[in-house]
Amino acid sequence: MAYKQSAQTDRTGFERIAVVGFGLVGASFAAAVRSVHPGTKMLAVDVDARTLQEAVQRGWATEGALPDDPVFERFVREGCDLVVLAAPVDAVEGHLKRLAAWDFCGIVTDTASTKARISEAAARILPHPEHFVPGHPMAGSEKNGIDGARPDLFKGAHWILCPDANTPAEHFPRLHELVTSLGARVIALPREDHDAAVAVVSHVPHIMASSLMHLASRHADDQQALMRLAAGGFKDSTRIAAGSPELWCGIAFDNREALGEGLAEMQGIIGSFADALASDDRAALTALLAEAAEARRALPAAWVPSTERLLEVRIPMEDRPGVVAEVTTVTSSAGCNIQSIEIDHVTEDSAVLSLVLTDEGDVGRLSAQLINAGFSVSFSPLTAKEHTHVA
Ligand SMILES: NC(=O)c1ccc[n+]([C@@H]2O[C@H](COP(=O)([O-])OP(=O)(O)OC[C@H]3O[C@@H](n4cnc5c(N)ncnc54)[C@H](O)[C@@H]3O)[C@@H](O)[C@H]2O)c1
Ligand SMILES: O=C(O)C(=O)CC1(C(=O)O)C=CC(O)C=C1
Repeated sequence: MAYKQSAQTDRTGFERIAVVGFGLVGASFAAAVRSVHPGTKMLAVDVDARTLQEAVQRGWATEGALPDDPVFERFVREGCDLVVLAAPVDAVEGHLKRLAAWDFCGIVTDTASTKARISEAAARILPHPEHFVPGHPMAGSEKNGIDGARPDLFKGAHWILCPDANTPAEHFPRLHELVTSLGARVIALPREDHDAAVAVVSHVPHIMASSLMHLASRHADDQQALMRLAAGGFKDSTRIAAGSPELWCGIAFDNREALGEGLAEMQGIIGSFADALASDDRAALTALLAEAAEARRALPAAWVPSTERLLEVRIPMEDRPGVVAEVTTVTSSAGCNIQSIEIDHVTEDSAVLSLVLTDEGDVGRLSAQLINAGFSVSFSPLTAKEHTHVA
């Protein structure tokens, strides 16, 4: 049974972490880990020597290594328990090959903005592909490199994790604990659903921001003062257009299908606005604007539960693989937020998956879906005080 291999691990996290690609995301992650868990040995791996120097000087890494430096191989072979691949999407495959050559048996995760190609590459290359749990923090900035990094980048952000049926049961709880300790909230998503979802909320918006800059830049050629007229609305809508063109080109091509579909849909939506204007249809234009305004106003500035009430969900783990992935993805799809997750080992052969949920989402739907999927579930209210794991 998958969950039997879970020797009682140190739930405070990982002792030796290698972060490969020490730029905005990798360095921010390392900085956050070192600030919350200062004892963590952190190896920074990057192609840029200045970045490595800076990483150690700032105390965000305990050591730095270029990818070909034997220090990297030694660190991985000598008890590294987590490798985080945070390089640009096109650079990740080479590092998977390195890890495979070194027969790395610890957990591997990543931060890439797309998941299909990287998951396929990990399945093809790694000798233990089940130890790869794809990840994607939904936070970032238009800045690049270690100079844009900050330890609080992930506070309040969502962090996608994509376990699947082969993921060993303890991997998700361990990564969940680490990521939530940095102030992020985990969303479990099937890796095959990831790229289409983020195309809509991240990749299409990036191209739209870029397109807005093109529109304004074209007109600014004739009207010198135009950019000085750009106020909050324009700036809010275009900040991300300043991001690295190389990074975004890699992301766009990696997700070309879903991005292409999203852009085609966007053209249709813009067309509806243009049609309403052309046909002098004020009611249609108002309706389009009203629908968007209602949806935007419902988007919270920060996702916080409305009360401090917590709900404990206990699910006996049957001898069936993939229970953790199945339960956590159903929970996230019902809009519920898992504050903590543990596997309680009742006997040598039996365990109970225990989730603590915050007061969010559709618990009725969650309960029905879990019962339909054949789980026997018990729910019990909990106060924050009773829940000792709350940070
Ligand atoms: N920028 C964002 O807002 C954002 C947000 C979430 C996830 N991501 C994803 O995280 C990853 C990193 O993005 P970023 O914004 O930190 O980029 P970045 O450009 O800030 O950092 C990338 C770092 O990787 C290094 N690098 C390049 N090639 C390398 C190689 N072969 N081996 C090791 N290091 C290498 C670079 O020197 C740089 O320090 C990407 O996959 C990106 O899609 C980005
Ligand atoms: O710049 C920001 O504020 C971001 O959140 C960056 C952002 C996004 O816009 O969706 C960019 C790429 C990702 O993979 C995740 C987050």
